[in-house]
Amino acid sequence: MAADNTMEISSILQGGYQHPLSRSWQARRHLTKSMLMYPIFITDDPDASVDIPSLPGQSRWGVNRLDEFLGPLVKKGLTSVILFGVPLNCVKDERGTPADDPTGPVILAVRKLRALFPELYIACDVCLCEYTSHGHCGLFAADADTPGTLDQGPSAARIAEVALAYARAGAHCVAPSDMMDGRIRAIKRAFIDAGFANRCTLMSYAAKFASALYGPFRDAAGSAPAFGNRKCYQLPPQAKGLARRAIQRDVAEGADIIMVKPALPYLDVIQDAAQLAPDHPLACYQVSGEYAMVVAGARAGVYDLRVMAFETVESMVRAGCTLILTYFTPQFLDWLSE
Ligand SMILES: NCc1[nH]cc(CCC(=O)O)c1CC(=O)O
Ligand SMILES: [Zn+2]
Ligand SMILES: [Zn+2]
Repeated sequence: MAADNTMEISSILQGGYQHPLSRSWQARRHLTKSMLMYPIFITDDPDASVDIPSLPGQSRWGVNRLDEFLGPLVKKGLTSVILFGVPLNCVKDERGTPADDPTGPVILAVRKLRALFPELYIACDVCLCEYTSHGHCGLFAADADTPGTLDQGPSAARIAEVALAYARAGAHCVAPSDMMDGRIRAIKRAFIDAGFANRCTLMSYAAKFASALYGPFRDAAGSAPAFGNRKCYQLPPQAKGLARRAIQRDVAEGADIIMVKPALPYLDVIQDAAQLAPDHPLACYQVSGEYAMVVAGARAGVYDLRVMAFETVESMVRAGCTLILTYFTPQFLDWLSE
């Protein structure tokens, strides 16, 4: 006789899926290697391989070291990277002139990676903050009444110039992270006019929030603003409506991929984006501070690193992402091979 006959048929839920395989069928979509894009830092010392203390396990690499750095990862199934330039020896100015210097680290790295790994998909972050003397992502209006006012039109035009230079160098994708209004339209226009609209994908950091989680990245890239903050161009964390509008605007302006950033604190925005742009690939960026947080928690004994890394990234997949930018990519390539 069963001990408990009061259980209703409709009460049984998870009990019906006791086998691990049947539990795995609960996922609508599974994390695969091709959903991972690895953010990498390229510096202008060609032989560099320098650890980044705030991002444990990550380094700044020179172009001559890319073969040894990425070769083993490509063998394990790495399909895409996104490049961030870390110029340490250049002269920064108001316009971010070094951003599209043909001898700068990003352009050299794109050419090198195309030659080394013909199958690897190469995206370039496009921004000015790593290259401007003031460390901001756009250009300032010289004649504005309020000092520190960004010049919208010229900023978007300059970003488009840099994006086109990366596309010409061979980037498969450009990803403007500056958050200047109108830059998606400006880049798309420039690509069409130069015959690059069918050669280079435009991934918009559409809903990028002014977050406390970018600290380790700014440290790694040397891109902290010299004064002020980025709150007037990145979205306020509470701004659900503005995020929805930014996603729709960037779709209308010609973005090929929509991104939400950071990822874990903004799963509702990812879900909104999946609903607003259901026919676009949807990316999210598990940013430097999210990565550092997961690593720090594991080191403090709060959880197992691998279990937590999967839980965070699978939450992003569940919310609707098809592409995840994450510093955990090398570890996932191992874990997904087991
Ligand atoms: N345009 C700068 C930029 N591009 C990517 C990141 C953050 C990435 C990360 O934290 O991993 C940032 C930081 C910022 O806006 O200050
Ligand atoms: Zn920037
Ligand atoms: Zn950026």
